[in-house]
Amino acid sequence: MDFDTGSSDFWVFSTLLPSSESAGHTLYNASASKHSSLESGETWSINYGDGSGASGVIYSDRVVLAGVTATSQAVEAATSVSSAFTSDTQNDGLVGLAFDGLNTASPSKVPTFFQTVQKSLFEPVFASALRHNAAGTYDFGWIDPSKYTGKITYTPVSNSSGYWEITANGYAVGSGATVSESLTSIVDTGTTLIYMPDDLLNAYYSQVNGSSDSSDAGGWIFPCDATLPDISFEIGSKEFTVPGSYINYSPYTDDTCYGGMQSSDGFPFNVLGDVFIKSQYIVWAPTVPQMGFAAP
Ligand SMILES: CC[C@H](C)[C@H](NC(=O)[C@H](C)NC(=O)[C@@H](CCSC)NC[C@@H](N)Cc1ccccc1)C(=O)O
Repeated sequence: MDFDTGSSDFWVFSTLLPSSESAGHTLYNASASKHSSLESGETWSINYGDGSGASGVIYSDRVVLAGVTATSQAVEAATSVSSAFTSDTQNDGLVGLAFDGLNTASPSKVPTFFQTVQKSLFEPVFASALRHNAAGTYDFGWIDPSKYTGKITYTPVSNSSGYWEITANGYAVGSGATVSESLTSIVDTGTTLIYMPDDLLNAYYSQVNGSSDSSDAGGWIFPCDATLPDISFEIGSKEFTVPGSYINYSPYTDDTCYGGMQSSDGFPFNVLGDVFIKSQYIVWAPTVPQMGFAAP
């Protein structure tokens, strides 16, 4: 399952899909499930920023995730998924971890898995410890002191749009001075890269010899052996740094590589995706709402 703080639908591939769309996936079969019952009249249909999407019907069922049991959880069963989901055989559904506003169930919204279980948890929080080039973890219901160093710095979250939205007050490239700029950003575990305004990107990639904003590649590329500066975001009164190595995202040709930070031009907000999230231990506290950051 793809744990996604950028959306609020808990949906799964199901036996209701045509086999052309479900090939290669593990399927939820409501009729074979002991505790399932159809939420008659309820449907869902979601679109994502990358143009992908899915839709279907809704059952309530007993769900166990990460050792946490939801005795009656709204399970959004897909009857249609876009080709990007069909071909991503690593995922058999999404666990939306954002707020009510983004849930697409109709005529009545349904709670996310976390909303269903949060009152039963030791603490109504979850934490992400994603890692660069290594497996990561999510903690549900507690903060794991073994996963971070120093103290956790909290910053307020604006959830009126349904996202985990924070405002960074500036950025610094490498060891350079902090540039003051209000960067309204969503923190989204379901988005791979960082998406920031063009002025920040120009300030960053101008420090990378041989970099260019390539229309062929659809973004900034650079020689794979380039030295990439760190990028720091000022959140609250603290700087949170993404190591430059994280910005070397993937090979584009045999000697150029594609950047892990690209343009948010045309997006309704900036996005702090996994490239940023992997540099921190993050505590997600929806009942406040606030987010906490600490060095892993
Ligand atoms: C602005 C993006 C669309 C159009 C907007 N939808 C959203 O914001 C949805 C809830 N969230 C998303 O599309 C994005 C956040 C906005 S990015 C511009 N996060 C979730 C996404 N990464 C999930 C995903 C995971 C793996 C593969 C694909 C997609 C809408 O419905 O209005």
